[in-house]
Parts: sequence; C-alpha cells; structure tokens
Amino acid sequence: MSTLPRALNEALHGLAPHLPLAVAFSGGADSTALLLACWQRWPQQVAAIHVNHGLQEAAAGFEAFARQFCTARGIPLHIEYPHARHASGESPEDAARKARYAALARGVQALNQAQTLPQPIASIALAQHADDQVETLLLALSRGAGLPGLAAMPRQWERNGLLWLRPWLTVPGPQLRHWLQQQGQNWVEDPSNLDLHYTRNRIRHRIVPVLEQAFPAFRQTLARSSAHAQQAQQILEEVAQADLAVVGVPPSIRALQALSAPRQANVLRHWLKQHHGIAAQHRQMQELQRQIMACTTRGHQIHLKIANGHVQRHNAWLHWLTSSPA
Ligand SMILES: Nc1ncnc2c1ncn2[C@@H]1O[C@H](COP(=O)(O)OP(=O)(O)OP(=O)(O)O)[C@@H](O)[C@H]1O
Repeated sequence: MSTLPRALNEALHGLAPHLPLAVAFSGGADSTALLLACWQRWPQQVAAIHVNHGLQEAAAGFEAFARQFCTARGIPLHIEYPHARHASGESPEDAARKARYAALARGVQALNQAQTLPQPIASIALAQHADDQVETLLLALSRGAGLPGLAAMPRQWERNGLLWLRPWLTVPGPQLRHWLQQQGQNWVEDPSNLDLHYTRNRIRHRIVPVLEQAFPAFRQTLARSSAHAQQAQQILEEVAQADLAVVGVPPSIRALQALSAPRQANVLRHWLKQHHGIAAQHRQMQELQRQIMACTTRGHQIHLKIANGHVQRHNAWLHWLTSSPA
C-alpha cells in the first residue's frame, strides 16, 4: 500500500504520466522522494537515470547513493557521464543544466535499447517543486526578464516523442523532506546548495523565509502569476506567428513599420528566435526598432550587431547574417 500523503498523491496523478516512466534521479531529497513515490505507485514501470557531471567532489557520493537506492529496490538505473563545457558568456550552471537535459534524453534511449522495461519509456519526470518555481520566478524578476522568464517552469511539455513532467511543481519542498523522514529514507545533501555565491541560494536562504512570514500563501500566489504569464506568452506567440505571416520572411521593412512598437518588437523577437535561434538583448531591440522607424529613404543603411551576427537591410527587407569566423 502506498504511504504517500494525499497532496503528494494528487500531484503525482494530476499529470497522468504515460507509462513506463523514467525519473531524473540526482540522489537529492526531491528526486529521491519522486523516485520512491513513483516506484511505490508503479513498481514494475519505473526506471531511473542519474547524470554524473563529475563537477563536484560530491559527485561520486551521489552516484553511489543512486546505485545503492536502485539496487535495493530492483529499479533499473542508467548512469550518464556528460562532458559539460560552457561556451563563452554561458555560466557553468547553465551549461551543466543543458548537458543534463541532453544526457537524460540519451539515458532514455539507452534504457529503451537495453529493453530494461517491457515497453519503451514514454515519459520522464523531474523533481522541481513549488519552492524551486518561486526561486525561478524571483531569479527572472531579478534579471529583468520578459514574459517567457516570468512564466517560469512549465509543468509538462513534449519533445522528441517523450513527455517531460514536473509532478512536484505544486508541492512545497519541505513537505517532500518531511515525507522522506517519516519513511526513514535518507538522501544526499548537495553541499553547493549552501553556497551563497549563487543567486538562487541567496533567494532560497534569505528571501524565501521572509516571504513565508509576510505572505504565507506566496507559493500558490506566485505560481498563479506564473500561470498568467504562461498564458499571456502563448497569446503573444500566436500574435507573432500571425504578424510574421504578414511581414514575411525575411521581414519587409515597410510592413514592420506599419505595426505598433510592441507588436513590432514581438514579431522581431519571434523571427530571430524561430529562424535564427538567437535572442536580442533589450537595448539591441530598442536600437533595431529605432533604425527600422528611421529607414525612410532608399539609401538608408541598417547594420546592427545581434548575438553572433548582424541584422542588415537588403533592399526592402531585413536579414540576419551570422558573422564569419575570424
Ligand atoms: N545529476 C542529476 N542526475 C539526474 N537528474 C538530475 C540531476 N540533477 C538534477 N536532476 C533532476 O533535475 C531536477 C532539478 O535539478 P536541480 O539541480 O534544480 O535540483 P536538485 O537540487 O538537484 O534536486 P534534488 O533535490 O532532487 O537533488 C532534479 O529534481 C532532478 O529530477
């Protein structure tokens, strides 16, 4: 019989995972609670994937814990060893996160190839919880993010035929630890979580306790704000798609000039992201829009650096061209 408290049980079922399911298992409290809960609920249908970045001294301890936890329960475990190298301008944590998601997808393939479960794995669950969501939103605010940042983390999405889920996203972090303690289940504490050099940790240790005192319902209310932002962002994307169909690819300068400034920025961002996989900084977008509106004569040039290339005018249209390597 499952020992899972009602709130956790509802969170787990709320997303109706496609089975069998893989759990992204770091060995920390949150993913230990997720793997334990999923294994109790769907004993023969759950596998685990652990990613050993080898970045911290603690990495070997995490892997050993993951092996021992899974062996004791007969849970199939796959371990990935990615090589995360961060590109210039990218933080080591961002690089590790990207490498981790790619490694998790490879882990699913490896488990499927080895036929460790009777059917191919259909979903993969991550253990971020309500406190992580609050931190993500506050981080976005601290960086002056737009709507995509304020929308924070989605509860589910599909990529390459795999359903990605965050079942704990509505569950306060302390509840997960409390349940593990009740079960007599230990986990590995990540020493870097205490390092106040990281903004996320400063938010966790200094801001969240104050929020908790001032606004006891902050997890739900902030989550609601993120849900509103997610909805608004979806509308903006739909408007951008419709506007891009009108201005064309490459975009016509005259058609861009006919749009209001916010719609113009929205469609330009969409064009750059969808067609070139790049994002303009706030200042660059302002300058690009200024140059577009000033472009009223035949000879007017537009030439603006954005990401690793330039937006340029060619006759009546705007183009983005990558800078040739030096
Ligand atoms: N090394 C890893 N191997 C497998 N999955 C991971 C790993 N690190 C993180 N994850 C997954 O990504 C989620 C988010 O990662 P994050 O680093 O924000 O949390 P975490 O503090 O590692 O969580 P946990 O308390 O489970 O350790 C985790 O809950 C877990 O599901």
